[in-house]
Amino acid sequence: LSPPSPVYDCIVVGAGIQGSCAAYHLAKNQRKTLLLEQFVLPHSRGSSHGQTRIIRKAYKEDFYAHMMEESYELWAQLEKEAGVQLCRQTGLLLMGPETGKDYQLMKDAMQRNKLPLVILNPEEFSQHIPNVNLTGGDGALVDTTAGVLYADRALSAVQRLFQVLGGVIKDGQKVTDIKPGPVVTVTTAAAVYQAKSLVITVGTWASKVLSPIGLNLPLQVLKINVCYWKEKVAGSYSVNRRFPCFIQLESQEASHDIYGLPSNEYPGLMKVCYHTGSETDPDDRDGQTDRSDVEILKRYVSRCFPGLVPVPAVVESCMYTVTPDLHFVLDYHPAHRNIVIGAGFSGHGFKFAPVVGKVLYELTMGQVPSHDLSPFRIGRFQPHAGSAQ
Ligand SMILES: Cc1cc2nc3c(=O)[nH]c(=O)nc-3n(C[C@H](O)[C@H](O)[C@H](O)COP(=O)(O)OP(=O)(O)OC[C@H]3O[C@@H](n4cnc5c(N)ncnc54)[C@H](O)[C@@H]3O)c2cc1C
Ligand SMILES: O=C(O)[C@@H]1CCCCN1
Repeated sequence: LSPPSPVYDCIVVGAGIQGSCAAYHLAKNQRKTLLLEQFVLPHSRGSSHGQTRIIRKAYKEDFYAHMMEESYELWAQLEKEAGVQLCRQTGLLLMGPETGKDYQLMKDAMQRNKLPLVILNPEEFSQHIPNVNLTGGDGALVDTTAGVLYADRALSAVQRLFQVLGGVIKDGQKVTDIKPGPVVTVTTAAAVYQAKSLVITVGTWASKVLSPIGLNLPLQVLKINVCYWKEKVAGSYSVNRRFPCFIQLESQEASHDIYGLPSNEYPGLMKVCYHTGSETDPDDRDGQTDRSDVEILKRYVSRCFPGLVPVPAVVESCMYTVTPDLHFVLDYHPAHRNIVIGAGFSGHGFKFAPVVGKVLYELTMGQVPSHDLSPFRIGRFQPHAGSAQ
């Protein structure tokens, strides 16, 4: 007979970047924590895989800019603890119609929050960034604090630190049943576990995990085609030359943003993607074969990035979990205060993970969270449900 499993202080379900960071904060605060993951780690079937993500403070909402102040500090601390470089400063080039709403809101917010930014007029732009064509009527500014986050490296570093702090990871164990109660019971094919509190950070699987425990959130799962484009002259858009990340707002070609990161993980290939995709079931991601976004990107790349071959050389897959307002879900389960949810990161959550992990930890402890979580409440979708504060 195997010995009974201990009652953990907390079980975290889902070992993507959000769950791993929550588990790290729990272990750092002496909580006996189990992190459960359905796949064998590392894997590329969710939202946290791949080499790179953008980190930036440029946001039109002040609450994100404020969270990023702390997030930068926590990333630096993680770098120190893990002894690996996780961020590389390149700057973020923001382009968009000068009179457009989004460009103005972003610029205003950066000025209001006194973030270091450089505004480039068209002459300065072609002088400093000769291999990008700025669209007539577009403004351009650079968030100089921004850069590249090494995503895969960050995920494994956080998981390693969690284990060093005494945390337990069990991968290849899909959670198939959750029984709420003062002690929560969690079942996988391999075992039954118990904990005083539960954190659910299951990415695109959120609806599948939450609806059996009575919570239906308006989440949409999108498959993103992650496209890499060959440099005509190798290295011309390279991170080594400090070519910046970029976001293009309201381009002629697209109804959603287009964004890119300098060539880095595949030398000679720059990542340029469309900030939306087609709806999919996370368990059948590869069954979604729509490539209409790639056609949009081809037209944009050929017009604005003349130094790239306008046909993607590599296409990989990733998924977004999108909320109606594109803001995250960070809250208690409305009926069970010892179940805490982190979901709906809407394609921009990686850079916040250390802060998200911290506030999810604070919620499990019943502490007042160190950031205002009102934009992230479940009650915004369900006006009569309870909420975090
Ligand atoms: C193409 C792309 C580009 C992006 N660019 C940026 C960017 O530039 N900057 C930025 O900040 N963010 C960016 N993001 C967003 C960011 O990557 C995500 O917000 C973040 O990775 C979400 O992490 P997560 O932990 O919520 O989800 P996931 O990484 O998917 O983790 C959830 C985990 O839960 C596991 N799981 C699910 N169900 C179960 C179950 N029943 N039992 C056990 N385990 C389960 C899954 O297998 C998975 O490992 C991008 C995302 C994509 C796809
Ligand atoms: O989170 C980010 O910074 C990027 C912006 C562009 C779209 C993908 N996510």
